[in-house]
Amino acid sequence: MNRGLLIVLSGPSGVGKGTVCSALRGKQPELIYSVSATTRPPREGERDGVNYFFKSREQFQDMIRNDALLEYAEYVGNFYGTPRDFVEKTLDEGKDIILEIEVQGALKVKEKFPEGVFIFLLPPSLGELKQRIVGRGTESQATIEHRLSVAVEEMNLLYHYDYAVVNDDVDSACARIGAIMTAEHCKRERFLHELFQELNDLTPAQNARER
Ligand SMILES: Nc1ncnc2c1ncn2[C@@H]1O[C@H](COP(=O)(O)OP(=O)(O)OP(=O)(O)O)[C@@H](O)[C@H]1O
Ligand SMILES: Nc1nc2c(ncn2[C@@H]2O[C@H](COP(=O)(O)O)[C@@H](O)[C@H]2O)c(=O)[nH]1
Repeated sequence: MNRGLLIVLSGPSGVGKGTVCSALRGKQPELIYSVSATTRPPREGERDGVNYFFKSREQFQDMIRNDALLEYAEYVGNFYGTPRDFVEKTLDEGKDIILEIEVQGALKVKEKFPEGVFIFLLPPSLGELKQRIVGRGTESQATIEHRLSVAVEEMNLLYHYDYAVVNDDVDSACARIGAIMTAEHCKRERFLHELFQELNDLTPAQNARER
């Protein structure tokens, strides 16, 4: 059995990671979502264990001490982290898992899982990015400004990623991510590795005879 794909979807605040991720899961119900832990208080409608595991700072520090997080980062005054065991277990079961996380955390995942698929979601423009954060209406003016300034720094790290996908339209962005996943699955087909191994094992003389 092939190991599942570890897909990391990252990008600046408000670009639409959450929106695209949930649309993608709607189209690909077999895709597993990694629920993060955070010290951020829940927004209206958010549920513990569904959107996030909501933790106190002490509980989050315990998770760090117990090495329970694959990565974590402090982002605009709160901590966010990816529970490690769930990711490992899902990959071992041969299932694909998607992490929707900010850029510092994504780079830490890349150190541990260079074979992951790292996708950076881009806004069609900076003006549209601002519109989206403001339009969501979940943050104070100060937090919006902070998130926007971090967004510009985050976009400078785009070159660490395998793919850039523009979120101009949610369905189009999902289709592009779906195409990336299909291509990555094709590259990792076990039989291809076995075939390459067999070809490598043939000596030049054997190669000549086979021809
Ligand atoms: N393609 C799109 N066109 C127009 N609006 C969009 C598009 N994608 C997302 N949005 C809107 O932009 C806002 C921000 O989206 P979302 O919350 O998914 O962003 P995010 O990247 O997950 O943000 P954060 O990192 O802050 O959690 C939402 O109001 C969402 O409805
Ligand atoms: N490094 C990590 N970043 C994460 C994780 N889970 C979510 N996030 C990112 O944090 C910001 C803010 O999220 P919000 O829900 O407060 O708007 C956003 O970029 C998320 O993608 C995580 O486990 N690790």
